[in-house]
Amino acid sequence: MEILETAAALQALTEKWRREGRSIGLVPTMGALHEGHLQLVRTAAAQNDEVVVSIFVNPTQFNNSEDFKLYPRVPDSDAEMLRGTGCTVLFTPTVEEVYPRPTVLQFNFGALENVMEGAHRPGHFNGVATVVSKLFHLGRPHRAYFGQKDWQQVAVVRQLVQDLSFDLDLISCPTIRETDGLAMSSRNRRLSPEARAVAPRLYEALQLAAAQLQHTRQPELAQQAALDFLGAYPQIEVEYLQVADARLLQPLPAGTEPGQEAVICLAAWLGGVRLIDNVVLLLT
Ligand SMILES: Nc1ncnc2c1ncn2[C@@H]1O[C@H](COP(=O)(O)OP(=O)(O)OP(=O)(O)O)[C@@H](O)[C@H]1O
Ligand SMILES: CC(C)(CO)[C@@H](O)C(=O)[O-]
Ligand code: BAL
Repeated sequence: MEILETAAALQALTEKWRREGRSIGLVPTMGALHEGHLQLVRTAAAQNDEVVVSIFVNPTQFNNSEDFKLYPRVPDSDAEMLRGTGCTVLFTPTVEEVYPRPTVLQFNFGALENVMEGAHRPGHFNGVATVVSKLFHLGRPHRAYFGQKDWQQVAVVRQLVQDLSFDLDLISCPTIRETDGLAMSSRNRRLSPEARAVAPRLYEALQLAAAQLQHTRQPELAQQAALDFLGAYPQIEVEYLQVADARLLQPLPAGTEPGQEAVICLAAWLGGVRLIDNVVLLLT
C-alpha cells in the first residue's frame, strides 16, 4: 500500500492507471477507521483493480468548530488497519493541499438538503459536495463507495454525480453495526462509558418506529413511538427523528401506500457527541 499526500501525485497515478486500463475504486473517509469503513474498502477491492482510500477531515463540511477540533484523528493506526484490506493507495492530503485557496463554490441541492442533516448542519452538504467533487477529479474512480449510515449524503452525492456527469458508479453499502446494534461511527470513540451504554437504544428506537410504520402506515405515530421510547433515557437528546420518502427524503404523509420505500432518520446528542442513524423499509 502506497501513501500519497499530494493531489499531483494521486492525479499522476490515477492517470497512469486509466491509460493502462485498470479499474479504480474510491472510498472517501475522514479516518478513525472502523469495520464499517473496512467493509467499504473490501467491497471496492473485490470490484476494482486498484483501490484509493482517502482520509481527510474536511473542514468545509463542519458547521461546528468544536466538532471539527474534536474529530478523532489517528493516522498511524488507520494506515495499519488498511493493510491487508485491498487498499492500494492511501491518500492523506493536508488542508492546504485540498484548499490552496479558500473555496467559493456554492452547491444547491434544493429539497434534498432542506431536511434533516442539511437543515440541522447549515453548509454541511456544500462542503461534502465540494470535497467529493475534488476527490472524484483526483481519483478518477470507475466506482465510488459510500455507506448507508449517511443516507442523505448518498442521495446528495447521487444528485451531484448526475448533475455534473461524473462518469462513475455510485455504490452504496449497508450500515455495519456493533453486536448490540449501535451503528459503527468514528464519533463513537468520543462517547463516555455511560453514553456508550445507552447508545444502542437509538437503533432500537428506529426499529420500533419501523415496526409501527409498517403496522399503522402513520408516520406521526411511528415517530411518536420512537420519541416516547427514547424519552425514558435522559442522557439522549434527540435533534430530529423523521420518517421520509427514501429517495426524495421529504416527510411521508399519513396513510402512505404499500410499495412506498421509507427511511427513518435520527440525529441525537449523547453527552456532547452527535450521532446519526437510520433504517430503511419497504411498506407492504
Ligand atoms: N457503520 C458504517 N457502515 C457502513 N458505512 C459506514 C459506516 N460508518 C461510516 N460509513 C461510511 O464510511 C464513509 C466515511 O465516513 P466517515 O469517515 O465520516 O465515518 P463515520 O464513521 O461516518 O464517522 P462520523 O459519522 O463520526 O463522521 C462514509 O461513506 C460513511 O457513510
Ligand atoms: C464523504 C466524506 C468523506 C466527505 O468528506 C464524509 O462526508 C464522510 O466521511 O462521510
Ligand atoms: N459521516 C459524515 C461526515 C460528517 O459527519 O461530517
